[in-house]
Amino acid sequence: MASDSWAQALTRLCVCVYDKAAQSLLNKLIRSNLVNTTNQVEVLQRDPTSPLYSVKSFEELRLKPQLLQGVYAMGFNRPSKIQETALPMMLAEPPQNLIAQSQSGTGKTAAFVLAMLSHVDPENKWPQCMCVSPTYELALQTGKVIEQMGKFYPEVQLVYAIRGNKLERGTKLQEQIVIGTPGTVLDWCQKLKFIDPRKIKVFVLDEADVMIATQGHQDQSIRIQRMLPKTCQMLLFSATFEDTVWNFAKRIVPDPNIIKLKREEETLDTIKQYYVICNSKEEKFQALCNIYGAITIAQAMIFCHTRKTAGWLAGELSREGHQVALLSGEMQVEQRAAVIERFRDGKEKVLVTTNVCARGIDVEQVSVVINFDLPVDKDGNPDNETYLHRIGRTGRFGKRGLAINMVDSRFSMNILDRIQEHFNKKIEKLDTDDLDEIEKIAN
Ligand SMILES: Nc1ncnc2c1ncn2[C@@H]1O[C@H](COP(=O)(O)OP(=O)(O)OP(=O)(O)O)[C@@H](O)[C@H]1O
Repeated sequence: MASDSWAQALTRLCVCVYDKAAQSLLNKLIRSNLVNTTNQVEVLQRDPTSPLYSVKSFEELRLKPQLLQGVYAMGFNRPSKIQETALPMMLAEPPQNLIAQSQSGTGKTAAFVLAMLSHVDPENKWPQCMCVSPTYELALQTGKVIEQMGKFYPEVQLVYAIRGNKLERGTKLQEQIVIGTPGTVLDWCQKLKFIDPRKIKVFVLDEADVMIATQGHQDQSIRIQRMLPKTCQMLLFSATFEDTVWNFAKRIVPDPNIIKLKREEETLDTIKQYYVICNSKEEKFQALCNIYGAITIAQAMIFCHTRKTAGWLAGELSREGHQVALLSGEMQVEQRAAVIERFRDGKEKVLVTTNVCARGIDVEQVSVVINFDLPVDKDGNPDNETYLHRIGRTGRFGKRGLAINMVDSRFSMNILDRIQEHFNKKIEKLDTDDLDEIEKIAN
């Protein structure tokens, strides 16, 4: 029995770790722009008496012309919120250490890539900048950004320290930038000696929150950091900043400057919420058809509790002539990204998904969210946070959103009541047999 529950706990842990890295990768794959934010950055300087520099243009940074060209070729016109303060700190002389936290998509990767490329001396044919990422796939994504931004700077070369990249014993790397996962980077420095860690000038630890969720990565990262010279610039990035991440960050980055960008608050204020009473999933489907018959819905996201329901519903909707995209648990991250991309491009108008699949992804233009099943946690209690996250995405940046909840039992009615109570916001009843009533909600 004991070993059984231990195995179960381990499986849960693996799923959770995979989930974090997978979510992060998914966001990178589907993101083509900066995330819109109106929040201010919070800056804590190591030396509070020194003036705080922030830049409004890339020119002000006095970048090498090849790099400025690379930045513009990527379509960046001006630094993002986090880049405005992070870049001057990272490019300062003498180099400054930095811990930066901001949600995914706010320009962290682009910032540290620019810092690494700026600090490289292309004449020196040995590793000078090192970046560790939690997974092979995430390392590849960062590598791609380095390649894009360094497109006009071909003297600077990049090597991937990832499992599977086997080099001959005795190799001395000539590439100036190393990007990899902690285990392989550690081996390349310590056991195989492909890299001389004492020559590293910039050390980046990316996705610290994902990193510490993986067994062993924390220790390996600290061991790498211990081999670097005192003068090496240490930079750490994270999307979230709970205590565990903070404690780890302090061990990796001595005397840090700290930059934080608050997450955009999700709110239910601009969203009209309704519920519909049904008796079965077939009735819920009929109610959905009635809604579609009465109002024009540009794009909708429909959330189901299980993969099975999501698959069934997607099939029924397709038969009704809707163009449906289905996000399903068994899909690879790349497949999920492709589905989301098609939906974002408007190729499909309805996205049916389970909550697990959709966690953490942003599709901003959705105007209608339908909870085909209400979100509950594993103990059967209302999952308020998920509710807010699902619904909160519809009414962003001043747009008005519409949320419709399907109730099919006393149990789900109770969940709905508790959600209502939690947010202290009324969810109105909607009769989907009454076309006039449905039409009204669209106004
Ligand atoms: N200054 C900028 N102007 C315009 N676009 C930018 C700028 N900086 C970054 N981007 C783009 O915005 C998107 C998000 O940037 P980036 O990947 O650097 O963010 P991030 O905070 O590292 O997020 P993640 O951790 O999810 O990768 C990318 O498509 C990137 O090319």
